[in-house]
Amino acid sequence: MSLNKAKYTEAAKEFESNRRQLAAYDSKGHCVVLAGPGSGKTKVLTTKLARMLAEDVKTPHGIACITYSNQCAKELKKRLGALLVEQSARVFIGTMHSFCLREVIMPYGKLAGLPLPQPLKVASVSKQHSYFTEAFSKIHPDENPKYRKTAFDEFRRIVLDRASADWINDDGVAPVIVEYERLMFQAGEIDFDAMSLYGLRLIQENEWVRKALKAKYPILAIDEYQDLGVPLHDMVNYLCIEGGIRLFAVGDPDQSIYGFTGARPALMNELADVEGVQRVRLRLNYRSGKSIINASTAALAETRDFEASDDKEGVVIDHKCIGGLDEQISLAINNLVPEALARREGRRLGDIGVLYLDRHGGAAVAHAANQAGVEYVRFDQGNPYPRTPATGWLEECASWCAGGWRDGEPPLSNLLWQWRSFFPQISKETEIRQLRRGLVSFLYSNRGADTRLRDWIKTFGDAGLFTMIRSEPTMADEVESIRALYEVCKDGQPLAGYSVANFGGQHISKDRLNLTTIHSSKGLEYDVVIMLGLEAGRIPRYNATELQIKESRRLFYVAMTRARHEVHLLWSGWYEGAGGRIFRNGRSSFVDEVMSDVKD
Ligand SMILES: Nc1ncnc2c1ncn2[C@@H]1O[C@H](COP(=O)(O)OP(=O)(O)OP(=O)(O)O)[C@@H](O)[C@H]1O
Repeated sequence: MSLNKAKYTEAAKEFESNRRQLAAYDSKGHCVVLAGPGSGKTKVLTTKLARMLAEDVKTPHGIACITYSNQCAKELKKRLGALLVEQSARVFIGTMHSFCLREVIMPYGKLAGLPLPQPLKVASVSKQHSYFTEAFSKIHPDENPKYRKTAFDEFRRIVLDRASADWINDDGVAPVIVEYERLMFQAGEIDFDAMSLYGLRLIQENEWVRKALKAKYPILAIDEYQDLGVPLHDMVNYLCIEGGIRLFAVGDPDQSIYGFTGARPALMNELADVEGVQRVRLRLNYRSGKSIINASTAALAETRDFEASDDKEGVVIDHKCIGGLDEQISLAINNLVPEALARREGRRLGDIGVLYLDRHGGAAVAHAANQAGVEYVRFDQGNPYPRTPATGWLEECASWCAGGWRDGEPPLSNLLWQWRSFFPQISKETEIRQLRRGLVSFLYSNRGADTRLRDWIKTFGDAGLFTMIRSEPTMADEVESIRALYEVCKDGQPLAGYSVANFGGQHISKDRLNLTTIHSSKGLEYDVVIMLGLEAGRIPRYNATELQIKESRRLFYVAMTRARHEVHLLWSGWYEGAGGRIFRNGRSSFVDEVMSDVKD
């Protein structure tokens, strides 16, 4: 038996005590796994992927696995790495955008006559904002574009048929979208949403594209299906339900928290109801204690039949802090964290997550952690540098240089594969060899944990590697993220004192407290979850619609269900709004509901 087969067979042994997990693992055709938090969706997906790659798909064919975000893709790669599945041309793991760009638009767009600029350049986030502002101001000169970007994005992601009445009758956003795309394409660029839309269009309109994709990837796997929205759902219909590519999808409609990006929780149930699709529902929660499962379901305000897989009880406690958010943060950092560490032997900072509503909350928590000398890793947009595939990959390179090279963690082959995947337009063997040589030489010559991060990144540039990234038109956003990283390493900036080891530690965070917005905590798990800022008016938001309240419930639910043993809910009954105005609406009604369940 190969080493890799031994690994996934070993991992699958745990499914023997759960017939539903086993059914998904043994499935032969389309399979959709709908399941609650901690039920082993990711475990089933990764183990099944390893098995399908070894048993069902022969080289050179492979499997494409699409997930919601770069962070989710990174987690999947990590878990597949543990099953000895190396990254290679046979495995695509990435977001919907990168699948559409790299696997559909770039190889087939020109052949299919798609009216896109060549070579294709990806518009950076700042460019996208400036095209939007210019387009909006042209169509609606008397309105402020600032508050309309969300509606613009949502409409563009949901109304895909531009011949439909919804599109034709809309004179608010639709003309702005047309103008925005004109400006962007005129500059020779494409953005993330256009990647999905054009990828879908190519698949929809060309049978030969569907056939070519099926030949390369006879299996399509999807993680976090509930968050992926209408374009992906349509794509799955064309490729799998109609086109015959085998589907393996996992997700949880109760964890759908990206309605503002066009996600629709009902789509997943719709998919599972399609004839010929095997629907598997997992009921056991392997993560959380009983009271956490029950209390989190109370926040959802729906009946669910999830059960704990063992006897652990778990605790849910609320803490009133009359002094506002600052007092909550102080209680969390100076009391709850050290007490949680002391309560269980072997517990480390990385086992605790502090969750807040937005990046402003994150900035305040990070400040308090700095003052208390607590090391942390931040997962939200407020991180000092953008978390993109390139900066994540640099963290892994740093981890390798700081000592990982000794025991192959992370494996050099994965670093090389990721590096190679940054250059989809390079296909000549000599150029690929040059790419690999450049990286290997940089990594080997820069082994050492104590080098200053700033110097290490400078050497990366001096070795010509940054120039290579800059020369790749699809990497414009990544170029910005690496520049931003370099900026924050300068004197007086947040990472000025960082060494290669510190930076590499962002990739493995066992001894750092996890700071994250609730949104970014998706898919993660901690022993202890500390939730801050749970005030009425903030969660759910003041004046929220019925749909928004439902999504806020799911957000609260996602946060609570990250915990294995303890959930701490912190509130003050008041909060400071924009412009320093104080709102005294009491604590979030979700805390009331949860705590009344705990007391019952
Ligand atoms: N059959 C099993 N036996 C023992 N442990 C299991 C089993 N299945 C899953 N687990 C463990 O349960 C935990 C949760 O699994 P996993 O992260 O795959 O769940 P999930 O459904 O993806 O969670 P979420 O949707 O909340 O992110 C993991 O620690 C995993 O190893």
